[in-house]
Amino acid sequence: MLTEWLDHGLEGSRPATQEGRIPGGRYRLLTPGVLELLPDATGAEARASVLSVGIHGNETAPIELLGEVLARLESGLLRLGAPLLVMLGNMEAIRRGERYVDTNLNRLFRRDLEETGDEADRARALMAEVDAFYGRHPGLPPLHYDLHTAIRDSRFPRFVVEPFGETPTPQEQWRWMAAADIQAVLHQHRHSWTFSHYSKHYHGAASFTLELGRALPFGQNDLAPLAPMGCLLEALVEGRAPASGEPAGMAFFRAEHELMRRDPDFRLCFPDDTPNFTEFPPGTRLAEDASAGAFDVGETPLSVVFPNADVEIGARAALLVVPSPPPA
Ligand SMILES: O=C(O)CCC(=O)N[C@@H](CCC(=O)O)C(=O)O
Ligand SMILES: [Zn+2]
Repeated sequence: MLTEWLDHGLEGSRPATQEGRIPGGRYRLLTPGVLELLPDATGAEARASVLSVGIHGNETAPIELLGEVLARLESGLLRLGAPLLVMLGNMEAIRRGERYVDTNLNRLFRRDLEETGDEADRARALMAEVDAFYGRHPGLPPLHYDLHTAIRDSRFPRFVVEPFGETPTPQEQWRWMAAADIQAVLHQHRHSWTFSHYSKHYHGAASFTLELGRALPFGQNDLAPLAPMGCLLEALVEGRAPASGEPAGMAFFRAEHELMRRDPDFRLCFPDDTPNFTEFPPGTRLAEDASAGAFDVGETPLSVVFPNADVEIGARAALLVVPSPPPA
């Protein structure tokens, strides 16, 4: 049934059964593409975990990875030991194999959202489900992993974005990420209104955007490098302590500047296939924008992450980052 839920979500059809039993607990379909799993008993290390995939429709590896974890649960190889909210993000974009339909869903997660349209409606529905889920499980630490893949190659193929926020990230998260073979951590320097930011900002959740390799169509993903991440997800499902690794093995960065596209006449001054975390020396011209002018690297070298000249006007065209010390 759980894996059928994924198929139904992707097909846009409603499954015949909306709730039922799974090993260690039960499931119920809350709204299209959103499933709650409720354990009979919570494990000693249980978190109230939100696992979201497909916020961008062309990012398929996380959908396949989560599908495998749910299949292992359903077949009895895993036993549910923690409440989980499993969410398919932009279902129409997933069906089309596109990043988004009208606008980037992952910029719409704010309670004062005024935008209209399908993506804004989906953001409101997902926010409401997250609010209700954390409200139903107040005794457990809230956690949210929003799983993505990146458009470009990366010097660090698997990395996480730590959203900006008041709540410090629990140290254990760095140990879990290291064991899950995450290679780099990027700390955001300001509010970003992404889905992971939503759970941290409004609920104090331990929350990340996880970039798990490069975006490819369904069936073309190599899930082998994601096996350690699969183990972390399985520990969350079972409510037990995930494996612990050495955070010093990861590279830490903080965002220094967001390069925004202000004008239709905008270009990035480096090749399209430049990998994430490529560093540019002082004086390098990075962008030219007919309204905002040129952007040159100042005295400190800057590395570029998520470069995309093709974003909507007013949207982020790249994050510019610098190395930072590991969190104390
Ligand atoms: O590879 C890219 O250019 C985009 C990959 C992606 O979708 N990244 C997320 C990051 C969200 C965050 O900053 O936490 C996004 O742009 O929404
Ligand atoms: Zn994405």
